[in-house]
Amino acid sequence: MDRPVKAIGLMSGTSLDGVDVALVETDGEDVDALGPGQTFPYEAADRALFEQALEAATSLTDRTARPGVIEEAEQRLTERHEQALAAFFTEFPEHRDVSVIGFHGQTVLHRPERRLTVQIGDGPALLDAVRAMVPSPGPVLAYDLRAADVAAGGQGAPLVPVYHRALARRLASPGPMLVLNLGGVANITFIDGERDPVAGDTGPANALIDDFMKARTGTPCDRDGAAAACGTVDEGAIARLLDHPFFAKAPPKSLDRNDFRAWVAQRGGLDAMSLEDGAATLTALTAASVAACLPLLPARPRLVIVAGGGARNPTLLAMLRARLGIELVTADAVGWSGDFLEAQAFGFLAVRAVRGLPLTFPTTTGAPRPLSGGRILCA
Ligand SMILES: Nc1ncnc2c1ncn2[C@@H]1O[C@H](COP(=O)(O)OP(=O)(O)OP(=O)(O)O)[C@@H](O)[C@H]1O
Ligand SMILES: CC(=O)N[C@H]1[C@@H]2OC[C@@H](O2)[C@@H](O)[C@@H]1O[C@H](C)C(=O)O
Repeated sequence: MDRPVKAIGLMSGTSLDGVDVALVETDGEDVDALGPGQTFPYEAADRALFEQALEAATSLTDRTARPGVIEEAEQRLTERHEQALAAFFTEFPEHRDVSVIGFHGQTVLHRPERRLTVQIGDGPALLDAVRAMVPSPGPVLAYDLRAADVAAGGQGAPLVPVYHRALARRLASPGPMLVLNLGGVANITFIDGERDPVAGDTGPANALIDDFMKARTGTPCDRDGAAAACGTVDEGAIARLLDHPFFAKAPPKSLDRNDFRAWVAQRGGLDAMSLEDGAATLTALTAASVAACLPLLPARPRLVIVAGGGARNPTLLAMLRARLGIELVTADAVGWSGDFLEAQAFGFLAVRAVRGLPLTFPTTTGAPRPLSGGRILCA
């Protein structure tokens, strides 16, 4: 087996909140050590530009095209990643000897049914900038990690499950368990020993809540679930919203950030609800859509480990506990990092990509066979 190397993962997720940078030491199979992580939040103007790029991307048919605002967004995003890495290396100069960098970029469109997934982020420009920050020869950079899977007919997401399985190996009793990531979109990984993990997106996590809060109050999220905690869930709305074919489909399955926007506008009845009831109902929708996935899994998990920004929302965690009826703990409680798990995963996935190991499996993305991927740039 190849020796472990230092890898840095860079993640900009669907919630558009910032760049996460995290370090792992790994051979691409096991995780030897978890290093530091840092978040570099986007400014409001960056976020507005990325939101415009998401809107503009809905009409893309070519994943390499960068018309108008999308090109501007790609340059800004790459610049923000360069700044994030520079700040990370200033804080942790001992990690300038990193061997591999995994650059996720920002998903602006995800339509796997049309074999189309678009992540903006200029790999060559980022690597050029990195070379000026580190001693020669500098790291290998892997990016565009979803493309090969989608081209082969897979969902192209989620990619993190193989990392979840590597982390699960470090736990005392891995048993059938579920890792639940609550970012903009929610995704799960069902792990049962060394079998290929079973995975998929389950529905919205925070994106709809964030959009609702922004429209009603101008704030970016329902901080600590405070509004939802004071509201009453409209169970009729939950039933109407769950009556969508996506929720009945067994994993693997994946979503675009904005897939349920129109559905909720049509069926949610949120306009007639108070701020608190609307927030409570959307928070319950996230919990209920995770619960709807349980009967579609190979077995009932004994433990749920929750990561992502939603793990900081106690109202959402309480609703999940009530609707799942399974012991639920946060990633931090088991010694993982809820905030940096995805960034670490992209460092781990980049090492796998460089070593030609599979990133995706028939059970995680519906790929026809285990597939590696990513574009690899050498220093
Ligand atoms: N204290 C908090 N209270 C409530 N919600 C929170 C809190 N902290 C973070 N969040 C939510 O978590 C979101 C960010 O989560 P995260 O960083 O995991 O998302 P992401 O990685 O961008 O998304 P994805 O995993 O879908 O790509 C925020 O948009 C916000 O809605
Ligand atoms: C297309 C895309 O970027 N999907 C993201 C998104 O955010 C969460 C969920 O939807 C997940 O499927 C995926 O990200 C994680 C990191 C993944 O691929 O595992």
